[in-house]
Amino acid sequence: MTAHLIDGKAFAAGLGDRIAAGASDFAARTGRAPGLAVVLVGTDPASEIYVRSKGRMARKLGMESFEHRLPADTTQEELLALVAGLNADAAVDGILVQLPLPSPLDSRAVIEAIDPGKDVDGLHPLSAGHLVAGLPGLVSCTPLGCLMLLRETLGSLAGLDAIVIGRSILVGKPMAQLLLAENCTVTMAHSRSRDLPEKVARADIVVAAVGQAEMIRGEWIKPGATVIDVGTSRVLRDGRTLLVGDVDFAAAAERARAITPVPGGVGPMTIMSLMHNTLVAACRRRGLPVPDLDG
Ligand SMILES: Nc1nc2c(c(=O)[nH]1)N[C@@H](CN(C=O)c1ccc(C(=O)N[C@@H](CCC(=O)O)C(=O)O)cc1)CN2
Repeated sequence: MTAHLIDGKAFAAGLGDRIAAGASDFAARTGRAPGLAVVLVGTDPASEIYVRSKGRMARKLGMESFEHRLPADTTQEELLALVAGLNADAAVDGILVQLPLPSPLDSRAVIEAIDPGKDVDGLHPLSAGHLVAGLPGLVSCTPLGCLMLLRETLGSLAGLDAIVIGRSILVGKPMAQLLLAENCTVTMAHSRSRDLPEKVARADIVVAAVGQAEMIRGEWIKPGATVIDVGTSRVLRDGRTLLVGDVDFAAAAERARAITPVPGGVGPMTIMSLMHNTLVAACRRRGLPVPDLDG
């Protein structure tokens, strides 16, 4: 392997220290800690783990964590009523509804019900619109984390060719907008794109968020490219369950200049970006300056 490993866990830990200092300063000024409300509907095991991690991290960094666990048969009306209550709660600065929601709940309508000022997941249409328009707003956690890792690894991204593979509202679409704002030339691709190997081979930056285990082959990667792997799929290999990304890591690491591992790359940044957004939302809501959280 020749690529530099982009250590998301270590970067997230450093960012966490700065967020904790910001949260402590916020508490000293306002008499209360920044508050994060996380809503989990149902008992999806992975979502349970993520929600627990979010609550634990919020408390570790000196924030108030409000966890709301609802049964899988919660109605749309009950969920919307909870969101309305959180919107009105002065102690809550950020609201996150863990996705995916159990069927038949309508996640779009729930996201649209969140006060955009508390939309720490950056998924409200107003947050997405602000990103496209280049206005300040809250940015979806995983793409924000990817961008921080890219800046840390490459410095300026201006003029670089980037490809984002995947077009979800959670990752692909906001990621492409963030890269455009950094003056990259961005190609948006997806599972049905034609000639994907050729498109990937032209990119200085590859962000793989397509949700298919090891779909991006190592030989597609341009020598010297930087690879950010958002995927997390569990696969059975030699009788063992392994967590793998959307990129064939071993082969890609022979060609790339830098690459994120799975686990330990983008994942830890998703949770830390949520903490970042909660502090930012808290400061904005109280009219306080947002601390400089860059390293
Ligand atoms: N409302 C939201 N729902 C979901 C989001 C989100 O950003 N907002 N993202 C994902 C899940 N997610 C956080 O919610 C998340 C996924 C993965 C990780 C992580 O740290 N992964 C580890 C591996 C963990 C493992 O062993 O399974 C890693 O990559 O190192 C954190 C958060 C979907 N839902």
